[in-house]
Amino acid sequence: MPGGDQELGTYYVGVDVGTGSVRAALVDQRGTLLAFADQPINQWAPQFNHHEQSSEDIWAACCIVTKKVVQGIDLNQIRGLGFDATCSLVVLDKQFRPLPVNHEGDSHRNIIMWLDHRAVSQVHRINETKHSVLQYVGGVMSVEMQAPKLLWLKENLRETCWDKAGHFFDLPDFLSWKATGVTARSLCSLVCKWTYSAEKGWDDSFWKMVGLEDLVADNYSKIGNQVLPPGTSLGNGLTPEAAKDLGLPAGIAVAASLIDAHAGGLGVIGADVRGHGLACEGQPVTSRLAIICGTSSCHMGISKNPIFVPGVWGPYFSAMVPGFWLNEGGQSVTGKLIDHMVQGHAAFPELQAKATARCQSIYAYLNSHLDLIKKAQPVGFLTVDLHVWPDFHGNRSPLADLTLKGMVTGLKLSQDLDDLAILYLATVQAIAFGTRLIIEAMESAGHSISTLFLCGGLGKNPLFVQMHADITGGNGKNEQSWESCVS
Ligand SMILES: Nc1ncnc2c1ncn2[C@@H]1O[C@H](COP(=O)(O)OP(=O)(O)O)[C@@H](O)[C@H]1O
Ligand SMILES: O=C(CO)[C@H](O)[C@H](O)COP(=O)(O)O
Repeated sequence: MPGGDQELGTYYVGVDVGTGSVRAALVDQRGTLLAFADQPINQWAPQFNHHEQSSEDIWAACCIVTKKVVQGIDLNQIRGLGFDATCSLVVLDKQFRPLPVNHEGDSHRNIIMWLDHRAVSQVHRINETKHSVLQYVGGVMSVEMQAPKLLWLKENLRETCWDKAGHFFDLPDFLSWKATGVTARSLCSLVCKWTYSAEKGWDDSFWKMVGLEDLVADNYSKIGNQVLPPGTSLGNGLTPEAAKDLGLPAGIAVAASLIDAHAGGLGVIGADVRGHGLACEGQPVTSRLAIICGTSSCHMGISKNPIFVPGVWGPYFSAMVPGFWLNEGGQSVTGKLIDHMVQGHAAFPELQAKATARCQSIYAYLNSHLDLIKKAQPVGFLTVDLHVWPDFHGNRSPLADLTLKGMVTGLKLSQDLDDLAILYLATVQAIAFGTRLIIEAMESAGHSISTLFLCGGLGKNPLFVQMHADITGGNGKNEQSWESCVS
């Protein structure tokens, strides 16, 4: 519950929609966290590489967590509300009702999630055009972006979805519309996922060349023709209907939103580091790399001038920090990969039972188990003959190859808890080596990075943070996990 100088203060509510859950935070005017709540959200995978969610389910979760964090405070002291969310594609009809994005015709499932890889053929054809907008996504468009998904809907669900669609939103923009009734899109979403240029706007020739010329109609009304910088106050603020849903006063300011990784990046990249002995102290903010590590990891580096890094998304102007260019490296599955490896192992039930008996998370238990079995050696040496290639869901950066698959070498016949712990360690190390490859690609292209700032669910894992420090060349002092970030 909030405390301290609450009578004097004002409050702000931030809602963060990740892949697996929705989180709300109540903060005061200094940004101090006063209350926090989270709520899981549903995902459907009706077939391989298809991942769907429901905008109604997500909105309901936003309402639950928001009501929880404002319990017991004077609602009249709340000054503003902001959303961030994954860059998933929400589809609504002309009356703003959900439309199905699946062959089953289930309109409850009206979101194609960011990690959905159904549009493989579509993204190949888009990349074959070699259109100039592709220069601003690392040279190769990802199957996780919106244009290939839109083309998939047009080619596969013409009657049930495409022809009826009135509005295609990035999830962060859907949430700000739901709260305010304003259909303006955030510059963050449109630049990073939809090929919009902060300087030149939409490029008609791209949409025409890829077979989505219908979206150019009515001045791009279906995908956004009013574009605002993140943080801009929207319309007349919170509508009475949304206010009732969320348990907040009508009319409070609602900000144009951000993609979740960008909110996390913005939250940590400008941190005050004085007194921590970090290499970036007194150096420009461009020497920092924010890594937002949840289901996926996103590597956010900024620069004064555009830097073109092959296989790394961007450069995106003003999409995260106003006035700066952003490069966004990424690994499509990191937390999800660790969970997959651990939960799929034969010794997982034993791990769960032992962790529960000690009231620990499975990861805290595994970390202490590794400490136990490493004996006098550094923990990293436990994997001298076990190696993982982490691209189980393709490689987002820097290889930009969605066809890559995962690999494990050095397997033995035993399947006990020691094996599980070592496989977990090798997976974490493989992810950290992936980060190192991304940093090397960014540095070869002109970035100069001295300090990593980690946040997100994996930031709670000291082994994950330490392996990133060791493997990217730090000494464990120059990297720090900033858990205050809500992403
Ligand atoms: N206490 C913890 N210790 C270690 N890892 C954790 C812990 N809690 C969550 N994680 C990891 O973080 C990941 C989820 O991070 P989160 O930021 O919540 O994801 P998202 O924003 O994508 O929903 C999980 O996949 C899990 O691997
Ligand atoms: O593509 C992304 C940002 O550009 C993110 O990977 C995506 O939004 C999922 O984020 P998270 O792993 O935090 O759920």
